[in-house]
Amino acid sequence: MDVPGPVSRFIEYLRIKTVQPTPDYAACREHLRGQARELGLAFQAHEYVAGKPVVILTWEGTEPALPSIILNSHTDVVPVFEEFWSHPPFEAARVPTADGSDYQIIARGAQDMKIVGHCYLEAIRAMQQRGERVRRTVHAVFVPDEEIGGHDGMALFVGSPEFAALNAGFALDEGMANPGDGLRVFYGERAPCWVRFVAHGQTGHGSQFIDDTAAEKLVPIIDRMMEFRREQLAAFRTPNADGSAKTLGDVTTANLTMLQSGVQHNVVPESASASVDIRMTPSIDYQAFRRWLEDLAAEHGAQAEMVQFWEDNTVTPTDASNPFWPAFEDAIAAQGIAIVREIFPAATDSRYLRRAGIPALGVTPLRNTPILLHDHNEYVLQSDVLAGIDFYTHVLAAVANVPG
Ligand SMILES: CSCC[C@H](NC(C)=O)C(=O)O
Ligand SMILES: [Zn+2]
Ligand SMILES: [Zn+2]
Repeated sequence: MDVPGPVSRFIEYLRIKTVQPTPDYAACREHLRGQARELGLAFQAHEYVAGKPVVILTWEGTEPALPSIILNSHTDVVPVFEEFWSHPPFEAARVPTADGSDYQIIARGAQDMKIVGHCYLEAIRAMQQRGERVRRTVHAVFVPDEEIGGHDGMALFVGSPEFAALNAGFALDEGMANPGDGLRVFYGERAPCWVRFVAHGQTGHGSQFIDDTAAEKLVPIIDRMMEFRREQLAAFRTPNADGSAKTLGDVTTANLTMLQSGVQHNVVPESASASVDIRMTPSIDYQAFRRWLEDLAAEHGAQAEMVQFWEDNTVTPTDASNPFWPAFEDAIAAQGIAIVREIFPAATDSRYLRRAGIPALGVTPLRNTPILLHDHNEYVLQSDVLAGIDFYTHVLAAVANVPG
């Protein structure tokens, strides 16, 4: 059977090896340039760090003075453990499902998040083919390096004159697949607090009772962090007042991810450190939490170094105070899809947009789908690609037609 055009273009995009730590951004930029040419969209590529292009494809609206719609996606993908894949992760194999009714498209980036960026462009294509226009100008923005924090990508782009020139009013970005039936819509995200507790102490022979060692200072800090983790886990397992289950976004998680110390088995180490990946739920006071960590360290004669600390807890309103929300919500409801509103558990580039004052929603139109981002054998169904294109035509017709 012939491969439908939108699917073969998706496969083409997936085959570009934009894999960290050495993404082929040049090939990706050229692929997008080709798409812009086919669709008659204006094309821009800006490098805020050499070799890391931010690419913008612009579909002008009938009322271009209105604040625009940003359709954001990142072009990079995370590394693979190729030996665990059933098919080469950058071949984007199209494999019939067991019952023969569909195809799996198996590739790194299939879910995270090339399907989203691709569907944006195909939705514009489908609308153009039907002769449709929208009021607001739509910018499909393709950014580098989201997977490593966005510091050389979205972080710099939002502060640039080119971003200001987009006159952005509302943005869509990535979400996550849902194994259940609803569409997960992320209106905020937890803030990363990557803290490294460092302790220094007396050294000496490992056979002695040495006073004031680095380990003695660090261990009670780790104990307290583990206790905090248990408290938050208990909160996570406690249903909300309305009986609904909590999601990760509702609590603060803490995981001990690195421990470093020691030079030799019989030498008491001079220093010891523990790195904790903490994700703060937006409802807590971030600065008070930071002080608590610093006080905890000081109480035990150690220091708390903030490797990353995101200080902004802006969430996007999901009520009529945000004029794009009712349009978005109605467009989803009209497709017979239920919305599940959530705080994203990890960090995406949406945090830069929200901090810059742009309301942003994180959506990946994959329902009844296993969550395979960053996993082996990441795939999407061909039917999900086609449905995703249709989904964005409805969403665009709504949000890009919100009157001024
Ligand atoms: C703080 S930069 C790291 C960004 C990364 N984002 C995702 C989506 O995995 C994370 O949350 O760990
Ligand atoms: Zn992603
Ligand atoms: Zn990712």
